[in-house]
Amino acid sequence: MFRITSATAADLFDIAATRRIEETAAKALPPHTLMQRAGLAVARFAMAVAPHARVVWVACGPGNNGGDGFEAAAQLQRRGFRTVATRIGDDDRLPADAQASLRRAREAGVTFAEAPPTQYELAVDALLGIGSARAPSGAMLDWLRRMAEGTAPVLSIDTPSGLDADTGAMAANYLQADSAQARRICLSLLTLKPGLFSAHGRDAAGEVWFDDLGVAGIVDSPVARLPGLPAATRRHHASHKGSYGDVAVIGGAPGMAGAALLAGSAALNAGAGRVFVALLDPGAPALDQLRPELMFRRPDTLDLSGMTVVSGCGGGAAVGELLPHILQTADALVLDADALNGIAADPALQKLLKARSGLSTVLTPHPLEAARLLGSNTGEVQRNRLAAAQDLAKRFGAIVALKGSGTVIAQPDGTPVINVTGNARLATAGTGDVLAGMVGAALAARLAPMAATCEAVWRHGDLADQWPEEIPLTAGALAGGCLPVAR
Ligand SMILES: NC(=O)C1=CN([C@@H]2O[C@H](COP(=O)(O)OP(=O)(O)OC[C@H]3O[C@@H](n4cnc5c(N)ncnc54)[C@H](O)[C@@H]3O)[C@@H](O)[C@H]2O)[C@@H](O)CC1
Ligand SMILES: Nc1ncnc2c1ncn2[C@@H]1O[C@H](COP(=O)(O)OP(=O)(O)O)[C@@H](O)[C@H]1O
Ligand SMILES: [K+]
Repeated sequence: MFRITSATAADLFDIAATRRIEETAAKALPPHTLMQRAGLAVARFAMAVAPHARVVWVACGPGNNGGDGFEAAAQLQRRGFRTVATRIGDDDRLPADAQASLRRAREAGVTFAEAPPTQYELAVDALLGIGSARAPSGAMLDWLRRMAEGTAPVLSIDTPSGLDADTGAMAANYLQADSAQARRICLSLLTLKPGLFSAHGRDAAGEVWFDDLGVAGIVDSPVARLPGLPAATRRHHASHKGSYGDVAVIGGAPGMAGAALLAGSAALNAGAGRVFVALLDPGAPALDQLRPELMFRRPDTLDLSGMTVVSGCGGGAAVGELLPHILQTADALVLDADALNGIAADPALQKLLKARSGLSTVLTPHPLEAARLLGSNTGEVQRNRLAAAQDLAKRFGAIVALKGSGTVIAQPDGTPVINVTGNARLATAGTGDVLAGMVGAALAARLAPMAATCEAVWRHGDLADQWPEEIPLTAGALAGGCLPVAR
């Protein structure tokens, strides 16, 4: 059993693969073994989370997730914790494994009650796991609300109930009810599921821990992976600014020059050898007094071959006119914001983007920009972020970083990555421009586009995670805090 952190590299498996793994594992073991292991793992974990609990409330559902709950309740009761179980569903409709565990819970002396205890020091959510099929309602919804509003920690077995383990989408009625008071911990069993790390998953799961129930050796195809720490790269003594590449930021239409400056500043701090800024506002000054290292050029005078171009930050409609030239000449390319909006609105630009296939191209849409590119809407993108990012990557032959909680980095072929650094302090204007600049610097340093994007997204989120509580996180300060890819 171990905790998932930003340093964890791990494969993520969807519900279908998890069921295959469970079936293979169960065949090789005596009946009910997996559920007994699951219950024991949960009970041990519960004791570590709340060692002084006088009452543990275990809410059990109608399937095998409920079975894990009965088993955990039996183990806790045997170890001297007063355990109160509430349950949904009829005895005779319980799966066989769960029926056996229910018997063991009764034999162990677990209290079965109609309503949750008024006082408890730990709640165990064993209502729904990977079999969640519809939005929780009735008593189940009521209990989930009580857990969320309570002061005791909530330990979810396998997945938080109501969360789609494949996508991280949460049942809408529960979302509205969730006042997010309680500390949350999730012990994922057998496999780690992608939904725990993206969309509503991070809020619903809280701290994620993993126990493989002793069946780590079964091979199946992951749907995504957690990247772990980026590799540490050293700067060679015998290197020079040319070794770290040129970045050209093209954007900053009238009134939006700041976006391009943020991207330029981030690229510089993230280690690019030289950074050029081409502002689309003809009246913009040709020097940034605070960052005299930035070199200002007119957009039409830049030779983009051999350069990494970051385009779109504060680009407005003006960037659209330059896009044919940029798409055809940039050596490596990061397309953000208005560059993406321009491409979404123009099939000819889409064709040019696809024609870059094979060159380094990274798209960094937020969900609305992704929806425009896909011709869908934000709700649809957020309901399945993995699928949306992969669809975009395949459609345009590019690396795609679909931003938001649990940024998904997808490639045309190969397993996507879900990034687990970052937090809602990044929800402030301009942080996306900073990311675009950081990706630009990583590409300019000649990292492969997938690795460059994963690394930049990881570092961008990590900066926010390490940000001191008492200092406001603004995009400008974030850009100033970037560290070079190679040091
Ligand atoms: N069978 C085993 O030996 C093992 C089972 N495991 C556990 O089993 C879980 C999967 O079990 P199941 O496939 O039975 O699925 P669940 O226990 O997640 O739920 C399935 C049941 O819930 C009902 N249901 C779905 N949505 C509902 C809703 N909104 N309101 C009310 N009822 C609803 C379904 O009709 C079905 O009866 C895993 O998440 C894990 O916790 C694992 O511990 C591994 C071992
Ligand atoms: N709640 C959140 N949790 C984690 N990361 C977030 C959250 N909100 C925003 N971010 C990150 O902040 C950045 C915002 O980018 P974007 O939406 O393009 O903003 P802007 O256009 O203002 O720069 C992205 O990297 C995104 O992943
Ligand atoms: K659960």
